[in-house]
Amino acid sequence: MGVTVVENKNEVIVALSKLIEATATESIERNGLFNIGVSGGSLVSFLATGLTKISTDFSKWKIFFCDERLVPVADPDSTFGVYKKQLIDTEAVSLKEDQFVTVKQGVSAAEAAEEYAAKIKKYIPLSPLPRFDLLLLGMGPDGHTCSLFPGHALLNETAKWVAPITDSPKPPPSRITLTFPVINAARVCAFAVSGKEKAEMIKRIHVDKEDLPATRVQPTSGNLQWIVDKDAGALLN
Ligand SMILES: O=C(O)[C@H](O)[C@@H](O)[C@H](O)[C@H](O)COP(=O)(O)O
Repeated sequence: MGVTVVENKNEVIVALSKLIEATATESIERNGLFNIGVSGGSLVSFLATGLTKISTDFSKWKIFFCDERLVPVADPDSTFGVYKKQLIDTEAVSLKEDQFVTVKQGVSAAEAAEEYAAKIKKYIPLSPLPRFDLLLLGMGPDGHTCSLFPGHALLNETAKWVAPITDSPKPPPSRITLTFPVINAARVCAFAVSGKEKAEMIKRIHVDKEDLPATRVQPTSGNLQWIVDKDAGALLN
């Protein structure tokens, strides 16, 4: 597993953007499309800056959510809502709303999860699990990734590709999330982490190798990249 430590948050964005550009180019050459999964949190602002600097055919991108909060799109907690504000139809990034595969709202978490799994089945090549070209993941200060939280039963979900969660310790409580079998089937999984408040958790994952949700991201035949800045990587050596 590669951990790349760069100088600061801007350099995290630069390194992440290069990885996205290279993966998109390779995927479009191979398959004519680029299937990418995105997370919420600090990643959105990294992408809002970083995607303006890459060279790619955005019309070939299909964008999925690694996890989503079950709130109306207009709610400030909606991850799609934040992407919509920051990335769709902006002057610098020509992504269109219909390139985002969104999560059905106004239904139970179980129904939303099932419906999203069906959408994934429709678009993503199966081998036999859906194989995303790239998943962009966040790591919370408690070591969670997607909406997979420490000690939660969903960490051991093996049957569902997309699971409902109604007791998320990070609000809002109702969400859906990709599960580990699908995450680890991806061609590339990447974490981009910045800030000293993440340093302790980066150490627990990479030095102590504690069994935390983010530690369990181990692509079975894909590539794993951690891009961290010096603040987040301060306790690595
Ligand atoms: O819905 C969410 O809460 C996010 O999608 C979540 O999975 C995020 O990636 C992590 O919480 C890290 O967030 P930060 O990068 O803001 O710490």
